Amino acid sequence: MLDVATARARILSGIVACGQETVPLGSALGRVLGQDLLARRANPPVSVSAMDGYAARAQDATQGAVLHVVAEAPAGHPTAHVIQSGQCVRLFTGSQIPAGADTLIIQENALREGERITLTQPNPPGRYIRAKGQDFAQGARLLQAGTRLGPKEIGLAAAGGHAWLTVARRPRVSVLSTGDEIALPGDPVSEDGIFNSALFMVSACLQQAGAEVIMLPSACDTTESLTAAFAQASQTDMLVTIGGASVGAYDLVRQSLSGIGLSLDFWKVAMRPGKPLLSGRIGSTPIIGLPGNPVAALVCSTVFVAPALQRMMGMAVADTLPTEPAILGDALGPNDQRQDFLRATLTRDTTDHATADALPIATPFASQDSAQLHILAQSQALIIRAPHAPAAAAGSACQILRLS
Ligand SMILES: Nc1nc2c(c(=O)[nH]1)N[C@H]1C(S)=C(S)[C@@H](COP(=O)(O)OP(=O)(O)OC[C@H]3O[C@@H](n4cnc5c(N)ncnc54)[C@H](O)[C@@H]3O)O[C@H]1N2
Ligand code: MOO
Repeated sequence: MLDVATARARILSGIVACGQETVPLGSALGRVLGQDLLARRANPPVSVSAMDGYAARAQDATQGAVLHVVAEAPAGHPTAHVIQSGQCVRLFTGSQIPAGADTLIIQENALREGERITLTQPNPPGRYIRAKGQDFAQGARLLQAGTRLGPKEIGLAAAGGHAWLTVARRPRVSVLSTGDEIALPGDPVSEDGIFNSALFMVSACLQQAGAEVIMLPSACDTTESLTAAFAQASQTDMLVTIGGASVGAYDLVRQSLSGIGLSLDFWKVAMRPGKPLLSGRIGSTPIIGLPGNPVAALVCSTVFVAPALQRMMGMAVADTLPTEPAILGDALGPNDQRQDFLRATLTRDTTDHATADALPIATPFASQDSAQLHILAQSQALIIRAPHAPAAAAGSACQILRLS
C-alpha cells in the first residue's frame, strides 16, 4: 500500500492549472488571484490630514503661537492656498495638506477665536500627516498571484484602484455518491437506508476550497448505474466519487471506471481512515474515488482533494501536510502499518503554571470509527500518527492537522 505522502505527491503532481477569468471586485470574495496585482495609484494619492485640525508650518507651531486661519479645505475640496509664515488652513480628517504646510495641529490643541488660533502645545513637523504613498506607492505589488481573496485583500485591491480582478476559474468538480442504501436527507428512506451525509460534507469541503461543485444524483451499486452517472460528469475539471471503493462484491466504482477508460494511478493508501482511496484519470480529467465511510471521505477530501483543487487554482500548496505540534491529552497504543488520523479535541492548559505560548492539548476520542459523524463534528483536529509509531504517553509531543 502507498504511504500518505507519496499518494498526496502523486495526486498533486498531476494537477494542471484550470485557467482564468475576470470578475468584478464585488464578486471576488474567496477567489484566487490569477496574476500579481500592482497599485494603479499611490495610497494616499497625496499627503492628507490624519485628524481634524489646522495645517501649518511646523516652525511656526510653537506653544502660544497665534496663527491666522486663511482657508478651510474639507476632504475632497483641496485649497490652492500656499501657506505662508503665520498662517494655517482649517482641515478635516482626509483633507489634502496644502502646499507650504508640514504639520497638523489637532483642534484640541488650538484655541480658536474668529479667524485666529492660539496653540496650547508645540507641534512637530510631520505630526498627523499621512504622507503621499505612506500605505503604498503607485506600481507597488499589492498582492501576489495565487493569493486567496478575503475581505482584507479585496479592500487592498479597491484601494489600489482595481474594479475588476483576474482570478483563477473555479474548478468544476462533479461529486457522485454511490450505494443502494443512500437517500437524500428528507427523502423517504428504507429501514436500513442512511442519509447521504458524505455527499454534502465532501461537497462543502470542496466548495470551501474554492470549487464549484456539481452534486450528481446518487448512483446504485450496479455497473450500469455507475456508468450512466459517470457520463453526467463530462465537462468537469475533476470527478470525485464516494463509496464503492473497497473490496466488497458491490464495490464497483473502480471496475466501472475502468470500463470507461480509467487510467489508474493507485488504489489503497496506508491510512486510517481512508484506505480504499483511488486516484487516476480518464483522458485528462483527474478522478478521485473516496471511501464511503463518511469520516474517511472527509479526511481524504481534506488531505488530498482540497489541496489538489487549490493547486488547480494556482495557490501555493506545500507537498507536505500543514501539520502543527501539539501535546497528547491521552495515552495511545502502538500504531500498525497505516498512518492514523485520529479525531481529537483541542484545549489549552489553563493551570497556573501554563505559559502563554503553551501548545494545544489534543485529546483523541475513545471511538475512532469512520462512520461517526457526531464525534467528527466535535473534533477540532486530527492527530497524525506515523505508521508503526510506538506507544505514546499522555503529555508527549504529537502532530495535528486542524479541521475547519
Ligand atoms: N473486507 C474488507 N472490508 C472493508 C475494507 C477492507 O479492507 N476489507 N475496507 C474498509 C474501509 S477502510 C472502508 S473506508 C470501507 C469503504 O468502503 P467503500 O468505499 O466501498 O464504501 P461503501 O461500502 O460504499 O460504504 C461504506 C460505508 O459508508 C456508508 N456510506 C457510503 N456512502 C455514503 C454516503 N454518501 N453518505 C453516508 N454514508 C455513506 C455505507 O452505507 C457503508 O456503511 O470499506 C471497509 N470494508
Ligand atoms: O478508511 Mo476506512 O474508514 O479506514 O474504515
